[in-house]
Amino acid sequence: MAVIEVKHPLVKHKIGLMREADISTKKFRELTGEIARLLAYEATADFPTEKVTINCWSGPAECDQIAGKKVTVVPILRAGLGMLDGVLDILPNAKVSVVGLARDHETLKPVNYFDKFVGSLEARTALIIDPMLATAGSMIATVDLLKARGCKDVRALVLVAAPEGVKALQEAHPDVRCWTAAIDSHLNDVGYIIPGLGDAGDKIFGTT
Ligand SMILES: O=P(O)(O)OC[C@H]1O[C@H](OP(=O)(O)OP(=O)(O)O)[C@H](O)[C@@H]1O
Ligand SMILES: O=c1cc[nH]c(=O)[nH]1
Ligand SMILES: [Mg+2]
Repeated sequence: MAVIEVKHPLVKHKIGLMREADISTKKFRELTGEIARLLAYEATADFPTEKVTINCWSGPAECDQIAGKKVTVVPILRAGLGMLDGVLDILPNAKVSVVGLARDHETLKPVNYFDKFVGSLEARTALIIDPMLATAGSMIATVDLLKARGCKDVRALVLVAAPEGVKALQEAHPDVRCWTAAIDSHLNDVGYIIPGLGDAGDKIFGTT
């Protein structure tokens, strides 16, 4: 299954709180960060470890350490920035690549206005972050950019996914795994997820 709905009670509780219509910018941001952290925890569960000897207070001890995994976190501007601090909390050595995409309100197609990638993408796991997977146009375009630069291990974290976006991402990139806090009902006729969160970028940045 390329899109994995995380069923952990903490994730379910927090995504429910985010749906409150009158939620403040502060609360929306806080919950975005908290869920991002939990999704990153799930998405890194298969990272390989190796035994290393640590000089412990009681003498040498065999400990598990992440084995040479290089990561780039890839926020999709703007809304993906809201998840960045949460992910970096648990992956503090990750490098950050940035992709700027905005959906054209008429066509719903993503327009690329910025990108800046770190080096050695062929050796890195990419963790794309964006709160919303609606049509999946923005996510598919970002995966295309990463793969074109040699990235072979691409993963994604989103807060809410629409079934239409799940299907489109699976068809375009069946090798990409995407962790989501919820798979919602459908897209409305202007491409918003129902019930969804509304406009995640506006809620994180306080714009209207
Ligand atoms: O799956 P899609 O149909 O591509 O839609 C999802 C995209 O739309 C939103 O960004 P938006 O274009 O509103 O930009 P913003 O983050 O600057 O608000 C959201 O953050 C995703 O990037
Ligand atoms: O529901 C949606 C769809 C796209 N972008 C959002 O911010 N929300
Ligand atoms: Mg927006």
